[in-house]
Amino acid sequence: MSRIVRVAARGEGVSQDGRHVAFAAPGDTLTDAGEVVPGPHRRVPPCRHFPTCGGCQLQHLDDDAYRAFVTDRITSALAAQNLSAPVREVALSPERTRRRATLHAEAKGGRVLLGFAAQKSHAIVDMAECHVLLPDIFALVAPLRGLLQRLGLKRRADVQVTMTDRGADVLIAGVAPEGLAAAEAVTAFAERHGVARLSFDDGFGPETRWEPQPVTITLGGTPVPFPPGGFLQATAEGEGALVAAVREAVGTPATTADLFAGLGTFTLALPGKVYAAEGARDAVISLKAAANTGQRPIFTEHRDLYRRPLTVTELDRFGAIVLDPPRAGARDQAEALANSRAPVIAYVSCNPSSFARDAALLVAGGWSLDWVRPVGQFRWSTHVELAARFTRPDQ
Ligand SMILES: C[S@@+](CC[C@H](N)C(=O)[O-])C[C@H]1O[C@@H](n2cnc3c(N)ncnc32)[C@H](O)[C@@H]1O
Repeated sequence: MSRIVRVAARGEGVSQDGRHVAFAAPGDTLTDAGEVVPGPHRRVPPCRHFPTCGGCQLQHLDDDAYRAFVTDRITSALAAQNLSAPVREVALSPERTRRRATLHAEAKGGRVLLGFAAQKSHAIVDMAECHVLLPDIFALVAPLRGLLQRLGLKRRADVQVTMTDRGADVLIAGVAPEGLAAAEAVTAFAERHGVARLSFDDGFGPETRWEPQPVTITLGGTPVPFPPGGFLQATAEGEGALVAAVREAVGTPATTADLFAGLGTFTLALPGKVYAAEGARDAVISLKAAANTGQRPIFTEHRDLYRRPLTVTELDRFGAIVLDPPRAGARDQAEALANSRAPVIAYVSCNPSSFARDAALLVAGGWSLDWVRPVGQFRWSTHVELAARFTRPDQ
């Protein structure tokens, strides 16, 4: 007999004697024959698609065990780099609050299947319910199936849905409406379901077929033109927790650099002057337009921060640095930051491992990791996010 003591990065339970068991929760008991006896942190998964659907890996955990998993992902990634830090309470997004998702579609046996991909597979789980998506996004699933059917879907398509100020922004890649009947089907679908924008990408970039009013997303109180399929933090609650952590971390500097700025989630929420660097041209154009309209002191730069990270001299001009890189992290930028004299860094990450690797570079350069705020905006998945503050004890 051995107790399940933690959940590993990929979601299996790990017993005291080191065995990995799928769908075991901390507190379960693993018998010598390999059977799992449920313990106090096991709960009945709410969704009929669990565990087939790849959208969730951990619906069998209660919230306490899920929060512990999120925290443990961060502390163990730090420990692997010989680092530790005070880890705050997890900001866990509620059920049914995910405001962006990419679903997959394919035609099979005369029907269109639409949903998330299955765990570790390309097969599509035809979504009949979902406990993570916003109800208004889920409500579009059946009508989208009908639309794809009418468009004569042949190959696999991806459907990206994002909730904006004006309603759902839908971007369909892999099929294009051809002919009058298809065009009419598109308009009828969009009108009937109150879609804010409907675009198609058949390999040559998004082409918008329906957008009665310009689509925006409000960030830091400023409406930002939202490019089709643009990046947004996964839930409004997650965005709120990350923004609050970043604001607390940086305080009130006169000038801040926001690196990997996207549409300006942090740029537009920061006080003082902000320099925003971002690699996606459409995001930079949107942020610049929003800053102009809102008369905000924001300077944008379209810059590839992997090829051309800010130099130490550039970094030293700012009173604070915010960075929020993609999953790969920002090794080269962290190397320059390690040698910079900027007073504070707020590092937002969607990958505890690359964060810990970059944190080790900063700590080796004399920075101290003051705290980490875990953010679970992909509820029940193994995807963990965080915001952290670094300061220089010698300053
Ligand atoms: C995790 S998102 C964060 C966006 C923004 N901070 C937010 O919270 O909405 C990462 C951003 O990095 C940008 N990015 C990816 N590779 C980049 C690169 N090489 N140089 C600059 N920006 C890049 C992406 O376009 C994306 O906007």
